[in-house]
Amino acid sequence: MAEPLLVVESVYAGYVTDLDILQGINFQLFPQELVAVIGPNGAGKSTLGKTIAGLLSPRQGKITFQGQNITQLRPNQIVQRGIAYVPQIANVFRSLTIDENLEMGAFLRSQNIKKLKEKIFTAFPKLAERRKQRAGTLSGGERQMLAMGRAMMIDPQVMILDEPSAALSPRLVNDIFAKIKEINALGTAIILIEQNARTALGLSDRGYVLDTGKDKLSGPGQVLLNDPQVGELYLGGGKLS
Ligand SMILES: Nc1ncnc2c1ncn2[C@@H]1O[C@H](COP(=O)(O)OP(=O)(O)OP(=O)(O)O)[C@@H](O)[C@H]1O
Repeated sequence: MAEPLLVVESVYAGYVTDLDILQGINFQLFPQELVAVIGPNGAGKSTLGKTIAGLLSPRQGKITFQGQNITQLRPNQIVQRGIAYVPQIANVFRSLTIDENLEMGAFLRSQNIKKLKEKIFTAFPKLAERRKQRAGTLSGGERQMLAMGRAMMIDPQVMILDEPSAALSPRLVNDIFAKIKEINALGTAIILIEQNARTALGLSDRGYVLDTGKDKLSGPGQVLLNDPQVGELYLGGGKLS
């Protein structure tokens, strides 16, 4: 089996002194994998994403990317290494056009901007049609696509998507998930943080179920879907599918 791209080992992290939200969490991501992170409200899913992205500093434990210790790197250094984080809210510059938003995403690159932009417009034709339109005028689904497109401007090895389906209509949720699959198929490894547990596990290679800041369960998406323990954590018993 290939070496993991990203390894989170026994990480503790939190927002306020003496309160650990992540409590010794372990997580691995292999090259080109699509991994879902699911779990009840407040389990620490977003906190895991933010900690990998460097927005929170681990108090204990280690994070390794491509064999190098990135535990104490700043967010900009982590982006530079090739890990892009797409937050759940406020993930685009509303007063800038689509074109400008994409160019801001490429601030760490001086070349290939045009090529990357074309690649993103091929993936998201709706954005291409409206490239001169301000992001604030886009629908929720379009804004989510723009946020993903902007993250793609650094040509990342890993994309962390924090609840991309939040607040979208069911039809748009399907569109977003289809795009996530496409981006993953082009070679980007993806960490998909989701409330929408069934769908996320259904399209992922593997999944992690978080509970009170720990990796309670992990395994292939389909195996977790059929695991009665997973159903128990969410639905008070029974299978997820
Ligand atoms: N900026 C913050 N400051 C203080 N506490 C926070 C902050 N952000 C999150 N928390 C707390 O950390 C805990 C975990 O939150 P987190 O957002 O990681 O959970 P989650 O699993 O993503 O939940 P949800 O599915 O509801 O988004 C919660 O108790 C939350 O109140």
